[in-house]
Amino acid sequence: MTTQVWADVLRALKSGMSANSFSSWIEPLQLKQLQDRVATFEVPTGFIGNYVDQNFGDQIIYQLNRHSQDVQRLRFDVPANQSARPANSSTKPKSVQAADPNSAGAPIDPRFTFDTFVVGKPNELANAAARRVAEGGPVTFNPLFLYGGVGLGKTHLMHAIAHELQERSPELNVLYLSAEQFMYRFITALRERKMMDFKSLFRSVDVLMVDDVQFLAGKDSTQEEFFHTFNALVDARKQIIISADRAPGEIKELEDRIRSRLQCGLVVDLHPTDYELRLGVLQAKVQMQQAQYPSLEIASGVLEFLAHRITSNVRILEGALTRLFAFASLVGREITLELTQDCLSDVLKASDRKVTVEEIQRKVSEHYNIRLSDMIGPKRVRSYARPRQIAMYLAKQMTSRSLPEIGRRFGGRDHTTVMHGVKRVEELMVIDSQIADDIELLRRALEA
Ligand SMILES: Nc1ncnc2c1ncn2[C@@H]1O[C@H](COP(=O)(O)OP(=O)(O)OP(=O)(O)O)[C@@H](O)[C@H]1O
Repeated sequence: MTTQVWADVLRALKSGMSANSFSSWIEPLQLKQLQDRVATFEVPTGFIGNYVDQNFGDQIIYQLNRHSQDVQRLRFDVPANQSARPANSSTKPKSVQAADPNSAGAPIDPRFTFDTFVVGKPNELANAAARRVAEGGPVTFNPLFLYGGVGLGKTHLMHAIAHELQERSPELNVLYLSAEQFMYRFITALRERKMMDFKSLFRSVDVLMVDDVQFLAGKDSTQEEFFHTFNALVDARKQIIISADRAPGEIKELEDRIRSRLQCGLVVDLHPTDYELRLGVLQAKVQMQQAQYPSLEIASGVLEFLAHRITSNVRILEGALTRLFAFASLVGREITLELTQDCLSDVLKASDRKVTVEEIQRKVSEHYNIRLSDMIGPKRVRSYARPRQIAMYLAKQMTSRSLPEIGRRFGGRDHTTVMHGVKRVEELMVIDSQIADDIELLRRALEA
């Protein structure tokens, strides 16, 4: 396999996992050989090998096969002299590079500052809380718990806090790492009988930031250690900042005492982006891209189009723009709407919001205040039949399901029943403005 193919596989893997997972687990892998359908990697420790195999093995095999490499199994070898390597060996994941708290965590991305963070309604509270913590001074809320969906800027804000704190008070020990790295360090300390070092390292920080804390779910002993670290720091009035993809109360398999600890500071969420924020982000990122490609012109309307169409998250939006600029510079053309649609057709397609029949049934039954079971069930009274027909109509309009498939989801009804329902709603919409309004309302709610 060529280096190029492996680089492509790495790129594909990177796009499917968090940046932290990629840098902690995938980057340390060195592909050594591909033989008899077995891909052999060299890894710094057996632990990394096992962990990668269990957690990312399927993804790696899948991507290798997608890139035309016939691989069925992975093997992880630790070089014979590796176990004697010092802890700051450069092939180890970033999280274990040194014992000094300032360099013990993951690196801080220089691009993630408050200056480059675009603020809008969905993230203004999170931004304000992060800025407050970054000012330093007496700890007012502990921990600051930031949560929100993938790619909405949690890591960006944490890094921005770290930058700001380091600028204002360079003497502070600020430690940023992912929950996964915390676990990795903890297990390594246990195995190497260095728990005292571990404890003293984590208790010597002034500000501890742990990203993606939902990763601790179900990891009992790591949770236990995290709890002790947390308490020791709070008692010493040190600031803790945590991020997760959901609210503390929604993280399953987390001990209650940890959950309640996480909730006792300030919990703020980053809401999904709205159109204005997406447009703002795009405008800011265009300026950065134009610094790299000064001769590239972007036609008016393109950014608005992207902000409308790519609603998933900022990371995807950012990636789309980078790709657009790279493509336009390659073909030496202005970025027009047409070129955008051409170059980003896959992203645009993937971003089309997919509504399911079940979501439609739920929304419609809520709207008409009937039980879901009555919507699907056999009763034919008008108060159930009409919402049922409306749900069928929306399912036909908003999903790619066929009439028989829709019928099956409505309690095993025949496709002719669905067809009749859809027709009836079409007729009613013309003569009954209330029904037309209801449908428009439901459609918008489902698209949101
Ligand atoms: N409001 C924003 N302004 C500018 N850039 C942003 C904003 N929100 C997110 N980004 C950018 O989007 C990308 C993804 O953000 P980030 O890694 O912080 O997301 P996250 O919420 O931590 O996601 P994950 O759950 O995957 O870790 C980063 O490049 C970040 O700079």
